[in-house]
Amino acid sequence: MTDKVFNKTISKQFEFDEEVASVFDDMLDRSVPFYKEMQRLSIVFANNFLENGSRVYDLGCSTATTLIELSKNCNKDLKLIGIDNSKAMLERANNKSKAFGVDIKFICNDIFDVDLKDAKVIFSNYTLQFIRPLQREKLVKKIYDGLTEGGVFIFSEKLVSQNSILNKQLIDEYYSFKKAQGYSEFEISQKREALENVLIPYTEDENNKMIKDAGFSHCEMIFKWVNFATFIAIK
Ligand SMILES: Nc1ncnc2c1ncn2[C@@H]1O[C@H](C[S@+](CC[C@H]([NH3+])C(=O)[O-])CC(=O)[O-])[C@@H](O)[C@H]1O
Ligand SMILES: O=C(O)C(=O)Cc1ccccc1
Repeated sequence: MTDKVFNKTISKQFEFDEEVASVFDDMLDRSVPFYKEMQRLSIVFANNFLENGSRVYDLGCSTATTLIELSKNCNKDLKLIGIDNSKAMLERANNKSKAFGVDIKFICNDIFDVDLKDAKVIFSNYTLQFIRPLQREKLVKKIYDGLTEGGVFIFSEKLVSQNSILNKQLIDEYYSFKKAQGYSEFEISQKREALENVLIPYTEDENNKMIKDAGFSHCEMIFKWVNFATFIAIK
């Protein structure tokens, strides 16, 4: 279904509710530059670390696209766990995984309240940005603790630049991308307002510091387009 959520006047903050969930795959495809390529790379790099029996979590799995794609592109026997606190998202995730014949355990809860253990790979694409600073640092420590030695955390984030001139130019280029994807100026500005104080991006340096402070031995950026980036961190 086509995303028309911000085509009408909206006064509330952005939420992953029933309306957003019903158009979410289209929203992500048209709002996250190179979403499919970022996802393909996440899966390629995850595969380098996975073995038969490995446990994989996706934190903020939304409609389970990543775990379903991983399962289609991996011939190992994996334990897949998808976590999201939006019931509406997990309903779609359940239907999609059944339709694709992929066995995924879904947990509808806040990431903070779920036990993460013995994971070879933890994904969290475009989800940390919705977790309040300080809490975010605590969550990354929890992710580190949930990984096995040599396990990896693969995550994607919208970034902010320390340079205010360049930051404005990055945002302008992103809005040009959204326009080219068919979103109107009105939809773009409505969504920007709704995301204010909800999506809080870090700089590249802040992300690297957060990862290092949690104890990870190495962090590498594997993809970047303007202000959108994907990282892999090794425990
Ligand atoms: N505290 C939380 N606990 C659990 N879930 C949460 C929390 N906060 C937000 N979420 C969930 O995180 C997801 C973020 S979307 C991820 C896309 C996906 N990774 C993808 O690659 O397709 C990214 C985006 O919309 O920009 C939503 O489904 C929220 O319900
Ligand atoms: O659409 C935007 O303006 C974004 O910043 C990316 C995004 C994509 C999907 C949900 C929330 C934010």
